[in-house]
Amino acid sequence: MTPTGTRPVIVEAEDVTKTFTTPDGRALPVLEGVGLTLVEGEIVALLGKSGSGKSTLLRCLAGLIAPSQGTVRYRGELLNGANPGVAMVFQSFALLPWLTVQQNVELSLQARGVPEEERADRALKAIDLIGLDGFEGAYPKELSGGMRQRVGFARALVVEPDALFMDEPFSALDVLTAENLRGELVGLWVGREAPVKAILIVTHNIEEAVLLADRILVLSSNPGRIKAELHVDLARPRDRQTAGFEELVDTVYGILTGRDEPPATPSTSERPAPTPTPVTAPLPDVSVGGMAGLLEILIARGGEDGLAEIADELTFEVDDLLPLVDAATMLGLARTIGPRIAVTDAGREFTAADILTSKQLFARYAEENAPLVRTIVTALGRTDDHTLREGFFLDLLRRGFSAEDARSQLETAIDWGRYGELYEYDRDDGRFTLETADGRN
Ligand SMILES: Nc1ncnc2c1ncn2[C@@H]1O[C@H](COP(=O)(O)OP(=O)(O)OP(=O)(O)O)[C@@H](O)[C@H]1O
Repeated sequence: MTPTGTRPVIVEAEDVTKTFTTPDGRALPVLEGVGLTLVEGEIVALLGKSGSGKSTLLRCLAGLIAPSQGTVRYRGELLNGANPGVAMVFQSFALLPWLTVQQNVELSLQARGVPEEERADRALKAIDLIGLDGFEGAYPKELSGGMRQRVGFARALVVEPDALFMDEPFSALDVLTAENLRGELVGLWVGREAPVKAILIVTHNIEEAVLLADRILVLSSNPGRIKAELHVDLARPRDRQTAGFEELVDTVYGILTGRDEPPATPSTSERPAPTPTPVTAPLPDVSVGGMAGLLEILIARGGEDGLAEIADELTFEVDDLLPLVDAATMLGLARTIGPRIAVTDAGREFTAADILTSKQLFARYAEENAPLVRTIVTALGRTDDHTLREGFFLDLLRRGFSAEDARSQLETAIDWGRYGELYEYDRDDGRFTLETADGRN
């Protein structure tokens, strides 16, 4: 994805593919054919669902890991190791607890070979810029989360990098602190006080992307490809309550969930949608109760409403609702129409039913529409005693997920399958057993 105009290019990725090897030697494709250009004067947001490969792409661009295929260039030069023009801010702050604020900030300069006599001066300036004046001698444990992340920013900015890379920098902070810090960052950027020429931020938060970025690149999942590019022309500082802002959030939401046409041509050829499998259509990490709650809220609102409106009223962000919406639509209990969501007839029937009927309905929808649940039911039906160890499913899942994500997929399938009384799961010996109530056994 390339921006329009002729501003100097800082970082350029071409056809980047990254495949990890899992501990048991399997290939895990995470990125495929990603092209991206970061030019001077812009803030770019990389947006995608959890596991879509955003952090992996950022780390490839920062030179922290090498792509399996494709190239990354900094100012035209092929990267061969850490990108010299980039400084990073991490979600976890990544401060050294035994060093003071100033020492933590100076460490970046030391790592870049800045002479000792220059370090203190530059560190103090960066600390001042980021609003930590007076805390130079404090240790990280004495600081709040917001202040620790300010140290994270100071440590990145002190080296005056060409590009500032941020990986979910606000997601470990409480809502208010995060909003303050975002505002201050925008202030520094607009006032040209931040000594950087471009910013790349990884986020799964749509509103954060619209609030900060000039361009939003939306990554698809499994594997991650850039599926859309949006230019954000709203004046800064941006107001979440304006119609323009909400409209853009809605548009991005539609693209992220794959139900709106992207406004830009994807950088790589999109393939026709294959039949969903447990790997290509992962189960959203939500409970049956959560889904039922969303349907009830929708029905109370006349059966259909805008995602942004529902989120607003519940004082959630749209992103918080995404997994619930994904799950309800996967099962056919709701459908999305652009940025709106509507209950389907199946969803109404499920919500109105008594507990026994709702379990039976859920079982049917899950078996028909949730690939992993279907796989488990089918596999259990193929064995003589209708039982299987969890290892069988975990092994299958690990062809497409990390060990942690495979476990989380299985846990969701356990929850859904149990609710629908499709199968039982014995945690003591990790064994699935097909339920007999419906005559399967
Ligand atoms: N070093 C690694 N070895 C094996 N698998 C990895 C490695 N790093 C990441 N992965 C896997 O690659 C996939 C993408 O991970 P990545 O962290 O890039 O996604 P993300 O979009 O940033 O997700 P999130 O928003 O949850 O942080 C995940 O399945 C993750 O488990």
